[in-house]
Amino acid sequence: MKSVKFENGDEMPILGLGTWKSKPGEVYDAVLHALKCGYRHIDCAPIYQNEKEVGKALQKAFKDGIVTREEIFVTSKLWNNAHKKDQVIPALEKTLKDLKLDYLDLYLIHWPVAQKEVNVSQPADFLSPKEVPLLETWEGMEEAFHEGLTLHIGVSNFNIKNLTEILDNCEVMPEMNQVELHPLLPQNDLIEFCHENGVQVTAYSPLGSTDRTAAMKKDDEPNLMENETIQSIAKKHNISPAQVLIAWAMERDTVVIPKSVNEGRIKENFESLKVELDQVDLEKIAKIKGPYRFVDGTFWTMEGSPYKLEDLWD
Ligand SMILES: NC(=O)C1=CN([C@@H]2O[C@H](COP(=O)(O)OP(=O)(O)OC[C@H]3O[C@@H](n4cnc5c(N)ncnc54)[C@H](OP(=O)(O)O)[C@@H]3O)[C@@H](O)[C@H]2O)C=CC1
Ligand SMILES: O=C1CO[C@H](CO)[C@@H](O)[C@@H]1O
Repeated sequence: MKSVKFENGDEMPILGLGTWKSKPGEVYDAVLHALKCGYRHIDCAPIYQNEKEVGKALQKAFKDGIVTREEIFVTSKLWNNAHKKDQVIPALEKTLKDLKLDYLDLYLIHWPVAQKEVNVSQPADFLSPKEVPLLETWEGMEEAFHEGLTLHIGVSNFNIKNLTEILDNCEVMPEMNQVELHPLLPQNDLIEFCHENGVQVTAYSPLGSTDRTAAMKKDDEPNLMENETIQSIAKKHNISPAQVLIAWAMERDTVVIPKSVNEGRIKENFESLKVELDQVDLEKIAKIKGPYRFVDGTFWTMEGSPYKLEDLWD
């Protein structure tokens, strides 16, 4: 499979399976089916509350000889409630226990936002950047890397300023920034900055994250897969709109992690690897009017929060 390369020559498969919103009862089959289809990369996080089921599916795949541990690439993420330096390794160990793995391929700081160690998915109980600086969390990530618990470390939802803070002061470089990317939010400057600094980029919500709960959506949210330009390019190549969006992400040398729990769509998305968009397609996509951010981060910036929206995004 096409891949992106890290500084040490390790490769990361350019296409992976997303698992946010994949229910525990569905994600087991989704992961197994994806691995049988040829996927070799799974994107996870403890906040998705399904890592135990992902772990069971991985065990089954190893047992049945579908893949070996070395053949797959598994990413997970440090949640906001474990940003203190001494909380990072225990959080990673819990994820490894749930995924039933000895090591991760990639571990990311999920958000540049710290919360107290309470039962979170609530946007509350924040710790300010003064109380827990990003660099403190990064030092915990470096420790996890040195202990061999993860082969690579990186960040997610980081803007250029946050990344610079780490890049200028770190001992081990962040090798990945996972951010929202699609034609309505191409983030060209951020990608250029990352690539110039040896940081690979992963595109999340590449299909427009249509299955988010109503509470997470604005009333006038656009539907990316129904976009006229995307639909016309799909028609021209006799492929689906989702395949256009996934191929577009890979064309830009960004890793892409579409989520699906549907067998047919998991296969369809995998087949995007064969799609070749031409220059005319790319120019048309570049003209799609944005920006629109689906996962907009407003939940971290409500009244009383030390985090402000203008500090979160470039
Ligand atoms: N780091 C971060 O902060 C974030 C990371 N992520 C990661 O990125 C992944 C992908 O993003 P996500 O927000 O889930 O959304 P996506 O943009 O991947 O969209 C998922 C939706 O698209 C549907 N879908 C999938 N394939 C097709 C297809 N071929 N045709 C039509 N519909 C399709 C899915 O339905 P169905 O399952 O029924 O097929 C689901 O409703 C996440 O799952 C997660 O792993 C996402 C958000 C934030
Ligand atoms: O990856 C993600 C999906 O789930 C979280 C919410 O529960 C988001 O905050 C995050 O960006």
